[in-house]
Amino acid sequence: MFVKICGLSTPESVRVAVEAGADAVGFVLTASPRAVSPSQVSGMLADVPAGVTAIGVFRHEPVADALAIARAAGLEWIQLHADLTPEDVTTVHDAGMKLIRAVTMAATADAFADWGEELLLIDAAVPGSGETWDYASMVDVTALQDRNWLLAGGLNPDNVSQAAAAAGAWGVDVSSGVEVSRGVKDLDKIRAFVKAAKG
Ligand SMILES: O=C(O)c1ccccc1NCC(=O)[C@H](O)[C@H](O)COP(=O)(O)O
Repeated sequence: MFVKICGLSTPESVRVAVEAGADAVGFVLTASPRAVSPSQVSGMLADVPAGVTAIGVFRHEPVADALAIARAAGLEWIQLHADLTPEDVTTVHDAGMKLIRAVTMAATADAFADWGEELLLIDAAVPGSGETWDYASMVDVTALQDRNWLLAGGLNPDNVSQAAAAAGAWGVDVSSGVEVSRGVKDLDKIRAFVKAAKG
């Protein structure tokens, strides 16, 4: 089970996520209580070893702006929560970056198709909101069969194992479910989440 811990904003939380066994860490570079600056991300990358993927998260920014901000932060991966087209995937790749394309669980069947992104992420209606949804509704989506995709939205240490199994997900992504309060990570919950997801 691939595990991404998102919305990290302190070196200590990055270290704990890495030590716990997270496969990816996410930094929110768009308007959010979890927002960090490109220079803060650059500093935190010192705690991200090779083999752990560091990802810049964006919402409605134009793709070119997201790429420029991510590059300034020293990142090679971006996660875009926006209405994208297959051409946007090409734009990201032409810039030498890798892409997590985020869609909501209510997306059309076409949006679930493989557009050539490195990973698809299927999230609640509002990203980073902590809202749960009907994860099992994904298990019969034909476009997701035999694909590497991430489940997100309302996951926490107590529900992640069952949710991932119900959805048939290859990996999971969490932010709210490992926080004390919005934007403040709970280090023990990060450890518990990774353990439960990988257990
Ligand atoms: O975290 C944010 O505030 C945020 C804002 C804008 C776009 C994306 C954002 N976060 C994305 C994530 O943290 C994860 O991909 C996922 O949505 C986490 O959901 P949850 O565990 O329900 O917080």
